[in-house]
Amino acid sequence: MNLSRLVPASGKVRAGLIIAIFFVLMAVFGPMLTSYSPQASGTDLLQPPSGAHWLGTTQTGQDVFAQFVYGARVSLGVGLFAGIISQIVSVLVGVIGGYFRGLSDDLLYILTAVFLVVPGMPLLIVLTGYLPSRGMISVAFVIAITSWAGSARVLRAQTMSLRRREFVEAARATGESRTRIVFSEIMPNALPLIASGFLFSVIGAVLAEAGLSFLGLGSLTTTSWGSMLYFAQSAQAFLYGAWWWFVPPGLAIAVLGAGLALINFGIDEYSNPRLRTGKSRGRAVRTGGPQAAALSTAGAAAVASGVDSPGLASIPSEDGVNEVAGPEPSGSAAAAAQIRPIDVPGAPIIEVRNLKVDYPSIDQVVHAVDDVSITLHRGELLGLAGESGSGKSTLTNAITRLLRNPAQVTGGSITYHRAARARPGASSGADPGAAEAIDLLGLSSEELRGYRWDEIAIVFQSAMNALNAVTSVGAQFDDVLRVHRPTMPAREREALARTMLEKVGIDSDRVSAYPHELSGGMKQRVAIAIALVLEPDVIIMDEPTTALDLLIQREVLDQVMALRDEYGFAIIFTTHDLSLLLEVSDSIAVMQRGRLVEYGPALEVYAEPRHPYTQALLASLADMGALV
Ligand SMILES: Nc1ncnc2c1ncn2[C@@H]1O[C@H](COP(=O)(O)OP(=O)(O)OP(=O)(O)O)[C@@H](O)[C@H]1O
Repeated sequence: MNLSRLVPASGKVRAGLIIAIFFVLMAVFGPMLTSYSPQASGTDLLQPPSGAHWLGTTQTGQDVFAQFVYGARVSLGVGLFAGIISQIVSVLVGVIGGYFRGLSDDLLYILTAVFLVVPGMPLLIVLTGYLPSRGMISVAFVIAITSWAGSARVLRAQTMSLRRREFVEAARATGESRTRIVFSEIMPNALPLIASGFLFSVIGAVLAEAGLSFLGLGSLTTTSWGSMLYFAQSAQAFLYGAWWWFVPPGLAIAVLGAGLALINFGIDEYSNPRLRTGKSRGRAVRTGGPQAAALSTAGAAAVASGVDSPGLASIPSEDGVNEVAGPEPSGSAAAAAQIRPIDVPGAPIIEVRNLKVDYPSIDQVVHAVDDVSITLHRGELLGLAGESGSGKSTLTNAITRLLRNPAQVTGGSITYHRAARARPGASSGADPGAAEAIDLLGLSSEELRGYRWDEIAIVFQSAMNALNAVTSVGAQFDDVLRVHRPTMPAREREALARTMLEKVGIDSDRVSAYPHELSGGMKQRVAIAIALVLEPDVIIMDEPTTALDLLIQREVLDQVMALRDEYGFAIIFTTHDLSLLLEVSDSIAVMQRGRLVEYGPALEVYAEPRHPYTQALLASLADMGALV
């Protein structure tokens, strides 16, 4: 077994574990390092740290180091005991209530609400006041029963969400008992929440014990970090400058709390693999410094029609970690890229030059887009084809600057040629045909806001998920219009929404409908209408019809083509379906493992595919009878 795999990758988690282990070792072995009893008084009164008393002495001559290490046992013991009890109660109440529902859930929910409403510390003080004996176990118990409610509420919500998931339905269908479903299906999925709730309970309990002891409500015959603070405060240690008395316990509580909070990052990483990106984590924007900037300028200057700009060297990855781009292409993919000039009437609107986008993780780098150059012209429909994982979405996300962490643009440029007419405030004397070249990768977030949707709109892969389920269609048009046309009156916004709905073949009265009241095809049309509402120059369509049946797919596509004729926008259309692309596109770009393997006019690619991968794709389509 490789022990290094057990060491967490994140530095924060490692730091947290070191802190927690240090305090646990101190609590276990610390008392063996001192010959003093924590309660025994001596003759050296209020002495600063020395060889005889490592952390000095108290006003009655007690050894502070002995108190500190014995106190660690008590404080950590109370924290762990209260944390365990509190978490057991949270799990029982949250998971049982959330899974079984019904009367038991109602009663448990009311109980949880009561404990949540009553402020924790006052309740703790009142309950502790009624304790017959203030031993540490009874104090820990009171802390536990006043602190379970928050975590129980979160677990209940998580359980209610999990019980409707397919894997739980499947377990039910296979006849698993309810208890087994709770323990083997629900609980493992809720484990990160339970673990994180436990750590917070421990921190909360250590703090609560310190707070109670500091107020004189804890067990004052037992030494804990809280009781040390209480006695230091009573003896006015601060006024006497006896920092050695109150700093160690105060600092220990703070550092232990920070350590446990850092461990929580590890739990987040475990439950959310997106966070496991190690040192490579960074913003999804261009890296590469001056070299990339130089490329950007060179790329912007090269207004060629879809051919790689000669002389633009690719930028090597800077990470120095193992690099992968999937299995190294053999045979077909190793062949040279087949690039033909595109001959369409419009001027270039988006130029991607030698673009490289990587996804670094702890031990590898995925080259999702590797040295890709394409040009989209005004009014052109550029079809982007390729197998799953070939980098199509990464490429379109780079164009819309919607790359998610840990994506890094490591080279190349994306230039957008913005028409003068599209610029609000452009001088009336401006040449309407002139375009402004914008380095998309260099735009600030503020500049991006104006450019997205106004200039480039997006129709996402699944309109079912892209539309907000709880707001009406009209409100979703409003969301876009309020941001981009803030001065437009409400009545005009509604009229525009109605017009756009009619343009995509939906009755304008459906403006007040909610997404669940629409069919899949209608939802996709609504998404297209929302994308069109600001009359952008480019629409990115990422598999817009994949979820629809063939007949509806065809209707939606016909509608898109008709709208393109009316509005003249350019489209980048992404799909796995090469036969569909051949039918509708002006030009086609075929990607494989992040690289562009064939690019050219659709008819030429169809009639004379040059790259072995495209040839194989077309041959398989012909075999299936998908090509005419
Ligand atoms: N967030 C991410 N973290 C790490 N790797 C990623 C991430 N997103 C995508 N990738 C990797 O980048 C490569 C390209 O993925 P991308 O989603 O761009 O492909 P695609 O062609 O759009 O696939 P599909 O057609 O299935 O949507 C794949 O190898 C994928 O595993």
